[in-house]
This record gives sequence, structure tokens and C-alpha cells, in this order.
Amino acid sequence: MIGSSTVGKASSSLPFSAATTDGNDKNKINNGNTSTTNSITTISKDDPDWKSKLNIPEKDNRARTSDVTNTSGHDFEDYCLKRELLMGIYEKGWEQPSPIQEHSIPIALTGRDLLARAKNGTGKTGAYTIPIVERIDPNKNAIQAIILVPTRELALQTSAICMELSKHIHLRVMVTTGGASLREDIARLQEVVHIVIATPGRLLDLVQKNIAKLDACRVIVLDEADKLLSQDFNHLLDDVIFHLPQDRQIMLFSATFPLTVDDFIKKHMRNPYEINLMEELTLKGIFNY
Ligand SMILES: Nc1ncnc2c1ncn2[C@@H]1O[C@H](COP(=O)(O)OP(=O)(O)OP(=O)(O)O)[C@@H](O)[C@H]1O
Repeated sequence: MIGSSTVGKASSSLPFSAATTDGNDKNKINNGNTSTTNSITTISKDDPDWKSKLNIPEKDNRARTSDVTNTSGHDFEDYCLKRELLMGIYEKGWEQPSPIQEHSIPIALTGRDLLARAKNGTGKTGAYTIPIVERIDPNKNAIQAIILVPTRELALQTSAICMELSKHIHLRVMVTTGGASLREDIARLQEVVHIVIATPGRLLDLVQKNIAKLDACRVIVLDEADKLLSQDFNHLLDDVIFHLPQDRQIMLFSATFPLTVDDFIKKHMRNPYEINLMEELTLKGIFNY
């Protein structure tokens, strides 16, 4: 059933230490809408000394595994991101991109379809959220990106990260999942929404009722794609993709790539760039698209 699972994004056994010194991501979850729990630093746009004025959380010095430390040494500034986004990233306590972020961010910023395979807890959420936030026009009143996840809890955790990273850009992020009030979601969609984070069934319901309009939505992410493309959800995903414009970008993040994912890739993705940061090569069958 949609929204019923208790799968979490962070646990102490994951490659990144789950908790930051100001509390873990779960503690920052609110109702999935637009406010954040952090105070907003105001720094003049032209201040050359902006970095030293940020409200950076205390450094988390706990041990991390090579999944997250084995980087090529890039900095977030290498990707020419908006300064407001860089501020959000640094104020989240992220100093440098993790390997999955190093691989994904430059490709995702070009608009190319992307297939990424990496372990849980290695920073996948940032790998797709950063390029999405960078490419959204906050002055345009339209849904510009969709992030699909299999459970309500994951939707709330993803939205918490998304809102923190974008807190200096004032994007409007909405969470909509099965089990929550449809009436409230309908009311929320009468206001400005830039990013929708959803479970597939609820999103499709809103799209088919013509309440969520996807004609300006050029990015869709399937996080935990193996679960999203299981028998329960598979046909829903086809319908969601059908409502997007032709020139959309599809990004798929998954720990495994079973046959259902393979079918989806063949049907909907165009020349996807492939990233595999897991040791064993079970990506067989999804090469050569
Ligand atoms: N570049 C980074 N530097 C430091 N910490 C980071 C970085 N990117 C992500 N994190 C932290 O690592 C933890 C795990 O990140 P995240 O939830 O994005 O992983 P994930 O790969 O999406 O995991 P899951 O597959 O379980 O959802 C979070 O606490 C997040 O804040």
C-alpha cells in the first residue's frame, strides 16, 4: 500500500553518518511543504566574502566509509551552481560532493537522461536534488520537476533535504502521497508549486484529474526505481511519463536493476548516461541504449 512502508533514508550503518550535529534529516521533516527549520543567513549578492559568513553546522567527524570518501576531489563550486544554492549546500554541512554526486551532478545539469546505481546512504538525494534546484526558474509558476519515491516517509525525507538545499532560493516544494488528504493537495496545487515529491499513484490521480499540470515539467526522477517499477506501480509510471513533454529528462536511481527497470529504460529513456558505483556488475542488459 502506498505510503505504508517504514523504509528510512538514514541509519547509523550507512556510508554517510546519518546525523549531523544539529540533528539528523528525519528531525527536520515537517509537513512536506515550504518552510525549513534553519534560520536564513542574509548575505549581499555581491559580497566576495560570502563563504565565511555562512551559518555552517559543526563538522561531523565520525568515520565514513570509502563509498563516500573515495572522491576525485571536486568541489561543489566546480559545477557553476547559483551562489544561493551553494549557500544551502554548505549550510547543510556538505563540504564536498560524494562520489555519486561527483558523477551525477555534471551530467544531470546538461539535461541528459541518467541511470545511476549506488548504495543507500551515499548521497543519492543530493545527486539529483542539486541539479534540479539549479535548473528551476523560481519566477515561473509551474511544476518544473517531479521526484517519485515509493513511500511517504521517503517523500518527506527527500523534501526536507530539498528545502534545506534551496532555502536561499525560496522554491515551493510539495509532497503528495497516498494516505494523505487529497482535498489539501488539491488546495495546495492552486498555489505556486515548483517541485512535486510524490508516490506514483497519488501523482497520477492528480494529473488525471487535471489538477497537477505537467506541461512545463521537464525533469522526472525515479528514486529507488527498482521498487517504483515493481508490479504494483509499473503501469502507473508509464502513465505519468505519458503526461510529460517530449523533451523531458528522466533520471533513475536504484540499487538494483531488475527486468522491470530494464523494460522502462528501453521504453522511455534516450541514450542514458550510466553510472555504476556498486562493485558487482549487475547492470548487464542495460548497456548499449
Ligand atoms: N556531500 C555530502 N557531504 C556530507 N554529507 C552528505 C553529502 N551528501 C549527503 N550527505 C548526507 O548523507 C546522508 C545520506 O544521504 P542521502 O539520504 O542522500 O543518501 P541516499 O543515497 O539517498 O540514501 P537512500 O538510498 O537511503 O535514500 C544524509 O544524512 C545526508 O545529509
